[in-house]
Amino acid sequence: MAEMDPVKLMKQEVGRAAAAKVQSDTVVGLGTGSTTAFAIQFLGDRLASGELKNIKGVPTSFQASVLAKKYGIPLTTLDEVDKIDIAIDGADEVDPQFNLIKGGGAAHTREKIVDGLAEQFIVVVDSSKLVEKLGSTFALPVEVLPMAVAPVTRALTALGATVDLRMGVNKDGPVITDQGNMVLDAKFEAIANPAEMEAHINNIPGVLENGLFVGVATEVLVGEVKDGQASVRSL
Ligand SMILES: O=C[C@H](O)[C@H](O)[C@H](O)COP(=O)(O)O
Repeated sequence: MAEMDPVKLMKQEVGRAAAAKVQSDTVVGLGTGSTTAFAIQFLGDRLASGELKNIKGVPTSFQASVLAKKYGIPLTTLDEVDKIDIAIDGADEVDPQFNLIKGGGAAHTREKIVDGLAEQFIVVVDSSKLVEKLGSTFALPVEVLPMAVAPVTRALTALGATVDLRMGVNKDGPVITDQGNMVLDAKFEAIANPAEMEAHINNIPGVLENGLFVGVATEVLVGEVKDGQASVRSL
């Protein structure tokens, strides 16, 4: 049998470890992305086997709701529940203080709402996502109303970023978010003060939300692989 790609293996194992932490009779925030997709799949497996009972998922994106339906996880909305017990979500960068950059899949706006409401927010990443300073490898995603793309681009450039309008893959033109907006990817050298930058960018007229998650994560699980063997550790 062909060996699994090591990055996929790390994502699978960290997704499994996070899904194992979910308990029966809870409301679960369902994140977006390729790592969380494994967690959603394993949650479905646990429900199907009867090991886990009576959970409800709050999806952070169209992708998450499609996967939840595929794997038999009942869904609910923030109108119907007054708390989220646990959320599982991926990240594009994680710093030693558990601050994150998210939004590689353009889902950070809903993710910030759901993950931020969760009593326990478990981040699932492979080891390539760990950085000393946020912004050092990944451009910061900023969701913008379409009519404000030009002024927000200028404002982010004035803050020192190199800015690109995110373009679709297998679709001509820009990426359109689940909310009908566009995404600017703002590449900074490194972000010295993530909390200040998060607030500052969200204050630019036309910005809906940026991908800095400061002080939101309660636990970070990291998937690693050595000699084809995957393992998971807490940061
Ligand atoms: O918008 C997407 C999300 O923030 C994802 O959780 C993030 O991009 C990580 O995705 P992946 O697990 O596919 O690397």
